[in-house]
Amino acid sequence: MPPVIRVEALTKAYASGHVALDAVDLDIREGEIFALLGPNGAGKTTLISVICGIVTPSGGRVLVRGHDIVRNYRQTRTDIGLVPQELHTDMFETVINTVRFSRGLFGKARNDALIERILRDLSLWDKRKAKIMELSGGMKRRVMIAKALSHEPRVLFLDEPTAGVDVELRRDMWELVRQLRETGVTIILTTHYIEEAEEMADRVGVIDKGRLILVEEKATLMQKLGKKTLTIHLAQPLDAIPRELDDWELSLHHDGHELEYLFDTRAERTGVSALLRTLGDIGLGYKDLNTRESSLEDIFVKLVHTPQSDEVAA
Ligand SMILES: Nc1ncnc2c1ncn2[C@@H]1O[C@H](COP(=O)(O)OP(=O)(O)OP(=O)(O)O)[C@@H](O)[C@H]1O
Repeated sequence: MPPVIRVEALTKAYASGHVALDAVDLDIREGEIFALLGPNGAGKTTLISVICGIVTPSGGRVLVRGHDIVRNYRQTRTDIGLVPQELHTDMFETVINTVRFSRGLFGKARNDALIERILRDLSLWDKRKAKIMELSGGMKRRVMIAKALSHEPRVLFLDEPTAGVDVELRRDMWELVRQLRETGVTIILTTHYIEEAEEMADRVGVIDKGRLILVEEKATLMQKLGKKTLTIHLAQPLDAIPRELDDWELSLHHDGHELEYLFDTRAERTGVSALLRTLGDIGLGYKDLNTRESSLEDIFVKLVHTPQSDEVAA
């Protein structure tokens, strides 16, 4: 199946000269949930904005269902629903009119049955006559999704859907996104919450300083880069890691009470037994040991903190 979105050598340099996207290549598969992860300023919003036709690219091209976003702007924009970070709408308008109006903007005929279904799916039907200003933050976010879905897009972009929302609302949002995918909509979300990608995505892309540094199936990513962390609960706290332990990748936590060792489970020698032996040799006692799998968070932190090869050269 051809990709629903194809991004080729996409570059964006803002007028300031800042290169926000640097030769990005990416294919989005029909029906997937793709999470684009990256720290602040990495280029996530810029990438979405280019695909949605809000920001003009400096180089490269983007195809949405085979159509070029610059040459076939109307067609490609119709295929896309965008849920931006903030709601830009008339606060005095009712929920139902806001959503109806959004559909109209795309030149689509009024369809009350569809709007009712969207509002019901998003638990907004009871609020349909409320003014936007009367809604809670969580409801406003759902109105943004309803607006984005009103013209029946094939691909939905969610720009940081759960930034600043509480845990419960975040879970509701995740559930909602899963339900949307069931309806056949392809979903691309940006986030800096690793947990969000870990929870929902089929594939994960990591962007840093305008470059897509990794795209991988979530499961493969976690397995491939799978490391384990050994936590050693020390009998006595340490001020610093003794030099005798320089050979291991260690870090101190909890006021020096815990020593953590990050090791590769696939390595021929994990170094665990040698480490424990050395601890004994230098007289460092411990009360307990435990290991845990690395989370996507550990992997991510490691990735974005690993200098790219050309930076090393520079
Ligand atoms: N209109 C603009 N003019 C100049 N520079 C811009 C413009 N918009 C964004 N940038 C810069 O481009 C870079 C990427 O910004 P972008 O908003 O795409 O990042 P992001 O990954 O979405 O960040 P965040 O997670 O904070 O939303 C940043 O350094 C930003 O300052």
